[in-house]
Amino acid sequence: MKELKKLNKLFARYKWQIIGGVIVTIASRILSLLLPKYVGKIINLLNAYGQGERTDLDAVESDLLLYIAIIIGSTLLAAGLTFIMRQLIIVVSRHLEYDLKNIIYQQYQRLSLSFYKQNRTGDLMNRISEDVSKVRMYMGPAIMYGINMITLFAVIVPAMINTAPTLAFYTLVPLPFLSVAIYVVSREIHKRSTLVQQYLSNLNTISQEAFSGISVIKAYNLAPQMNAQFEQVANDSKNKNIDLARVQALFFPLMVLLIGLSNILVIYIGGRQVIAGEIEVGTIPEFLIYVNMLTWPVAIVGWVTNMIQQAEASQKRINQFLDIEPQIQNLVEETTPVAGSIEFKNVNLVYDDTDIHALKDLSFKIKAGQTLAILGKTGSGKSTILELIGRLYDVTNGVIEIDGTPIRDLNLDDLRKAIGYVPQDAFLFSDTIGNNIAFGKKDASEEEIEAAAKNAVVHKNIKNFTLGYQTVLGERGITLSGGQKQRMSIARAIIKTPNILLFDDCLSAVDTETEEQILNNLKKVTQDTTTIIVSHRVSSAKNADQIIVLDDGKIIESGNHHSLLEAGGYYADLYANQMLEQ
Ligand SMILES: Nc1ncnc2c1ncn2[C@@H]1O[C@H](COP(=O)(O)OP(=O)(O)OP(=O)(O)O)[C@@H](O)[C@H]1O
Repeated sequence: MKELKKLNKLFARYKWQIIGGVIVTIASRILSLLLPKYVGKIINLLNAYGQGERTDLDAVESDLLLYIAIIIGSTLLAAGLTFIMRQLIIVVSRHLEYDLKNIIYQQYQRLSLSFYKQNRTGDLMNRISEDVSKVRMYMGPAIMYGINMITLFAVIVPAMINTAPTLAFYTLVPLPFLSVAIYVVSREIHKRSTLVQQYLSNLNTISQEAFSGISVIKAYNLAPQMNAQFEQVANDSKNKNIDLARVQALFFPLMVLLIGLSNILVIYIGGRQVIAGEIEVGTIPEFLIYVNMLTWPVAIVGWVTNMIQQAEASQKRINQFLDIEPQIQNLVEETTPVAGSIEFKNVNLVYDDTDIHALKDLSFKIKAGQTLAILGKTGSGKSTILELIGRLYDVTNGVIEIDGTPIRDLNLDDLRKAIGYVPQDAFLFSDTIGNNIAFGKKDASEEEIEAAAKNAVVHKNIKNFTLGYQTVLGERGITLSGGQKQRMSIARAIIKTPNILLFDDCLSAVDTETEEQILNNLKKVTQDTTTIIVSHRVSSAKNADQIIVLDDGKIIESGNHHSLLEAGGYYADLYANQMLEQ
């Protein structure tokens, strides 16, 4: 229960509903006790009349009616209270589930990029859905049935002992066995259903991957292999389901068997006691009802124990994520405006997970409003520089200064607000084109959205869609071409009018003519903006105030277009090659 303790704070939010639920449960259980008591009384009454001990038929009939009325009244009232109990406790568990999901989601949002590199999306999804629903079973049903069971026992067992102690003993003896048996069966059910879940998630992963890569599958004619792979996993999944069904089928027969055993004991021992004159005949039906009232809660002990164990395991997995402190922390509360000059001083970055030394003693400087272009082979560390400026990672050593202040001493929100970042892999949400562009600036007007799209040279494309800016994009914006996606992503960055613009190879999928147009537009709208352009093309870099060429995390050349051409190194070769290609 150590892990589940973390939920106590959440429970405290709903303490009145929970206390109300407990009181109502106790009241309803006490009321339900009247049924067996009065059934016993009716049998004794009829027996007395049959034996000639009571002869006044009118009095017997009126007693009978009174007893029946008490049974009906108490049962209706108990049912009403049970309804209220469920309303209170199950409804609270839904609120708690909602709260817990929000807490986890907010924590996911806080966590740094490195966390997402280390954990699989499926796992993140599972903890917020599967695990939370297991914990809800503890917060609602397990607690409700637990309280129900305890009060029922506290009420019925003394009543039984009070009425007939010997019979009570024999009736109660099989119940612990029932409880253990149900526990064993439900543990087995849990084991097998976990396997079923695993196979189901394999099946989902395979299908999801197949749908995402459908064009590759078709182009390589891989459909038969994919079908065979799916069939194999689906077959395994079916077998696991059959295994589960087999054990599940045991559950009810087992209960019926043990209830039957208790009933027979009541009739046999009770019958002998009636013959011996130790108890009244009405005690037998009274006890039969007690047994049936107790069986479900007893069976549930095993089930509830299992639910709590599963919730404990799930909460442990949830706590693992909740207890992680984000690697990137905002260390500054006060606002720190960002103008845009950037300096790297002997910056090194080693990625924790791969130990790749991506940047080695890197130093360079850009004044606010200037443009820097970064070129270099793939994997030389270009994107890493941009990620460090946005503090998606912290440097391993060295310092990055913005406006002369170390980046860690800037308010993280202010820093990120000052940056417009266009990643290499343009990501668009399943929303309208207009909203995707306005994502960078929530209160953007239609005119501003259009102006940004015009500057990113994508306005005409958007206008060609029947619904224009209202066109809804599919998952990952699949209805758009690569170049269109990149330009939308540029529009999203420039609409913010940030002080620092970071372009990560985001013109790679547009033709050189459009590239030229975009760069010209950018020059106009980003005159005072510090701009860093990462590219493989000289055409994107040539007009920059400063150009650096990276190789294996180090600067191998720096200067401007002319000085680098004169130097006759990597840049000059690249220029010559790319001029030839045109
Ligand atoms: N999140 C990460 N975790 C671990 N290693 C990484 C991570 N991102 C990049 N790397 C590694 O760091 C090195 C530099 O990568 P980076 O993406 O900065 O190169 P790049 O110059 O932008 O390459 P490209 O031109 O292909 O985009 C590469 O060896 C890469 O494998």
